[in-house]
Amino acid sequence: MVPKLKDPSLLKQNVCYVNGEWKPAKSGKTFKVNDPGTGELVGTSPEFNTDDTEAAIAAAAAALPSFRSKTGRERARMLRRWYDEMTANADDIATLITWENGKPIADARGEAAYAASFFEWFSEEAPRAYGDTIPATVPGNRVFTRREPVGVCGLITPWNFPAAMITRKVAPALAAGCTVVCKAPGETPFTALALAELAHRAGIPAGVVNIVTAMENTAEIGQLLTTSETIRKVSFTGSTAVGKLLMKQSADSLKKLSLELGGNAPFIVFDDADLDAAVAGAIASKFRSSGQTCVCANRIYVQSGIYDQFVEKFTDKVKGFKVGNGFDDSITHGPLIHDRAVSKVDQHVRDAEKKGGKITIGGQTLPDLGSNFFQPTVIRDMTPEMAIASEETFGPVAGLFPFETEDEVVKMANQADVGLAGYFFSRDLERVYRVAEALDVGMVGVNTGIISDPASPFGGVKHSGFGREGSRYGIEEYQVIKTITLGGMGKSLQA
Ligand SMILES: NC(=O)c1ccc[n+]([C@@H]2O[C@H](COP(=O)([O-])OP(=O)(O)OC[C@H]3O[C@@H](n4cnc5c(N)ncnc54)[C@H](O)[C@@H]3O)[C@@H](O)[C@H]2O)c1
Ligand SMILES: O=CCCC(=O)O
Repeated sequence: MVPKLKDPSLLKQNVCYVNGEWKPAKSGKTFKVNDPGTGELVGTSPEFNTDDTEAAIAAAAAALPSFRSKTGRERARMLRRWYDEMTANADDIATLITWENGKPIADARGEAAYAASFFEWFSEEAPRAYGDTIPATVPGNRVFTRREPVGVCGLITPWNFPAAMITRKVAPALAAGCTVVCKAPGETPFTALALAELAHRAGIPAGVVNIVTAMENTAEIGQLLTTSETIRKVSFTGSTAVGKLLMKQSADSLKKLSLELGGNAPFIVFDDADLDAAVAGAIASKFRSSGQTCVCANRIYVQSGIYDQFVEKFTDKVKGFKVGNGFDDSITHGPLIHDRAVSKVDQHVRDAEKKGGKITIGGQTLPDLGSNFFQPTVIRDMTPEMAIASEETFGPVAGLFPFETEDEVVKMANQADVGLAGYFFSRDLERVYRVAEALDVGMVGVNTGIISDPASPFGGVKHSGFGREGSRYGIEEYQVIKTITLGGMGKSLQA
């Protein structure tokens, strides 16, 4: 099935966006992008190599002096125009997201709005890059600071939010006055390239935003972005393993880094919770994008007094899901991104089953729908020895672990080497403070399963990385503080 775009010129095949122009790979090589729902070809995109990417870096470097010297207000207006373009073309952006990522079209519409919201948010932050006036210790000195753009940035993003993971990086970078080279994910390049077309229409100057694509050459482009002396900052969203590699590669050029890496979110339901709200929150957190978000609940801990009731209500909700092609309006959940994702999910389910977990619903692939589908699955009687207890599944499997006490569950929650999001449901105010403060994660959702908001700082601790995106802190990742000390000041006025 070939979905229709209202504006077909948003589908850019075989060209990347470099220095304000559409360019093929110099080698002429392309790679195929397939619809994860049907397996059919969506299109082909350029296989950029280091040579092609060097040209994008050079364009970003050439554009930097003039772009950084614009006022914050001027950059704000550009971001606002990009926001307006995205809003006007939101249906097409959503279509591209569903086509290449597979998520249900309603979710894709949600993502298009979420992605655009970062342009709106950072258009409002751009004019407010305040420095400080600092009372000096040295007599006669006057000290103040400026927030300056860090320089050319290399951005590397994943396929699970083909639009939002890009805008959450590009918007603060531009607001700060940086120029960027963004390596779009090989699985979902077309949404990224459509965003570039909208940047062009919004009048973002040539060279400020460059979008390159690659599949096979991904690692060599990563190596270039992290070792180039022209690039002063790298921001990456993806797995912890790749984040660590990029950090090692960045060491020699001492880059500023932001790493938004994997999660393994605990979701705790205490006996005193509003049970129906907790079930709804866990469903929303666990099954968003079929479990393929870094903040999805991965380990659901339920206190013993309400465990059986929770399992029953939770399983009942999952019974209401309908899995299928993302363009079918009646479905609630789409495919996984590729067959490797399906086999990881399958391994986690089989491992839990072998170690005594009981499947209350699902548990199997859905070959009749295609090779990338897995049934939304619930497993009860989970134990800490099972793989799901320590590894992110990144798929539609809810493992329900029973627990007895607050101390015990907080210890289990904090045992993970990662710490991105954590959630819990409770109506006891003292416990709310105690547990929120005790969880070793970057973000805590209390009595809610959804925490994503352009106004909220997004990021992790431990092996989930560092840096914060969105919020008033997001722009700081793309700024450096310059201190200016004026000597010989403060002489008194002559009479
Ligand atoms: N913390 C967050 O905000 C966040 C958001 C989304 C996904 N994630 C994490 O990402 C993972 C899922 O995505 P994935 O499996 O595709 O991750 P991944 O790390 O394999 O890939 C992510 C991106 O990095 C690129 N990449 C891979 N190897 C690279 C290399 N050597 N050099 C440069 N780029 C490289 C990929 O092409 C892709 O675009 C999960 O662990 C998930 O938790 C984290
Ligand atoms: O998967 C990572 C990002 C998810 C989000 O921003 O809510």
